[in-house]
Amino acid sequence: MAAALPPQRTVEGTPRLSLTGVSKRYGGVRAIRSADFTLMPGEVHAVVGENGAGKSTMIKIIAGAEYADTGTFEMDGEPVQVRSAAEALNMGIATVYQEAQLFGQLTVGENIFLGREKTQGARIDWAAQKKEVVDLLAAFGLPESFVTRKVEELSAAEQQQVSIAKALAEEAKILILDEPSAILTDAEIDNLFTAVRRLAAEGVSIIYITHRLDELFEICDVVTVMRDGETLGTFDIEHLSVGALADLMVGGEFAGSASTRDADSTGEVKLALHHLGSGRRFHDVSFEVRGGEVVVLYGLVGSGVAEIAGATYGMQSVTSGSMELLGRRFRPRSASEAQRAGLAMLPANRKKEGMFSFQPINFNISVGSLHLFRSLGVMMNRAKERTTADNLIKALSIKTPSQEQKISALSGGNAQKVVLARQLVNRPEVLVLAEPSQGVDIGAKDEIHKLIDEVCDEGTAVLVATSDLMEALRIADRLIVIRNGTTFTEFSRGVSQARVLAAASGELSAEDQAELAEGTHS
Ligand SMILES: Nc1ncnc2c1ncn2[C@@H]1O[C@H](COP(=O)(O)OP(=O)(O)OP(=O)(O)O)[C@@H](O)[C@H]1O
Repeated sequence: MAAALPPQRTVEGTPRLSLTGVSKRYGGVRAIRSADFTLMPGEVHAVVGENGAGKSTMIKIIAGAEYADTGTFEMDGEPVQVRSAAEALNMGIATVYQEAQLFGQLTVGENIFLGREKTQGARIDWAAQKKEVVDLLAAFGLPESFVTRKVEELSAAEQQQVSIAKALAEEAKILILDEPSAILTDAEIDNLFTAVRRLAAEGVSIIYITHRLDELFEICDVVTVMRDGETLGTFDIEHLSVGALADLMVGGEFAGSASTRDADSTGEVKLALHHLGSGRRFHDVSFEVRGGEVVVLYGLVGSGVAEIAGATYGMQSVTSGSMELLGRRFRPRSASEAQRAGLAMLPANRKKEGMFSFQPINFNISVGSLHLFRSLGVMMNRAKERTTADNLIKALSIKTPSQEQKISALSGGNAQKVVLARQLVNRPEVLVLAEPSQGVDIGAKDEIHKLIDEVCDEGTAVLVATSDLMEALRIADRLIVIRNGTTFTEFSRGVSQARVLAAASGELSAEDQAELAEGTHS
């Protein structure tokens, strides 16, 4: 049943930005059709929609990275045309994409002032620059020493914070944040929100794209919902709830599912880590994953979670300890070596490690398990490949006109679902997933969680590294908290959010301390 629309928000005064009747085609695909969007000064404005709804396309048009086929564009009441990203920046429109657009070889300070260095006479005024950068970084809780650190040495989360600091230094009037929280954990999200609130109070308008619907209620004033390339409307956040917003996005009633799987802790051990270490990244990490269980590693950014998962699929070097896969010694030096030994994976950096961008979807799904499709010697069984691809496209609701579509033409979330689909073709013995639902919409996230339950029910041992606490709580049979590069504590299904968060930031609740002392910790 179609959800009734809540009242549209009303505007008073001149909008900072207004788009009317904007459309954009990519060949036969109508990415946006007749979209309207009004942004007021000093507001935090969310844009939400399912994967492929047209959010990125609209944002690229505003940021000058794409040119609209039709529509008008006004800034502060004046008609304008934005023909390039540089033009947008000159007009005060700054964009922080998910992948930081910084120069890795330069320091944080140099990146922030690149192209508009502060000078005193003919010289760069390093002291004045440094002071400004230190103040900006402090707003994110980052230390002064960052000013002289090379950007390539920072984590993805820290690089993103530097990108926002750079936008602040450029005195942006409009700041576009494209899924800023996707790579952040809760403590860093708090810092992000503080910075966003400060900017909004200074009159900067913020466009905030996210799939984490719950966070909108903390940080946004209004939300524009997109569906199938159209803007459904802009609503005051106070008239909505997460459920109502999800219904608006999907155009019906969204029913999330809770896990009904019984944890099976009696299966055989399929993956074991013994005192594993990797230089200063992590040390003394020991745990086992049995067939039929989902073990989740959760920790704040910098805790070592991503690196530990990376070591299991050969993307992170191991300097001490050992691993066993299916009872055999296991020390992969590359992802392909890990795969040959029987481990399927969804790596964290999917753009670099996971996709064959210029190949069609069906190739990207079948490439991991070509042997399944070889019916006669080296011949591919195309019919089987097509059926498998069709089934997975349906199961994961991948939005695409056909399975021949190149993966580079899909929206970010849909491309990610293709990479996941590849791992599920050949029910693996051990599956390692890094941030499995990052960037996908709420419906697809639910599908992905159900698929994890399913593969697990069939006896697969699943290891998940995630920074999304709700995801961790939803899927984990055992939840291992990683802190300062090592296992801090472990919880079983049903643990509260507060206990896990406290553990991740280095505290144990009185209840947990008592249980640990008695050796009954669960
Ligand atoms: N370069 C391109 N070539 C062909 N089609 C494209 C291209 N870029 C986007 N599209 C299509 O336009 C539609 C809208 O994509 P867009 O990336 O704007 O969605 P989105 O709402 O940002 O999705 P997500 O949440 O997955 O990032 C999708 O169907 C997508 O496949």
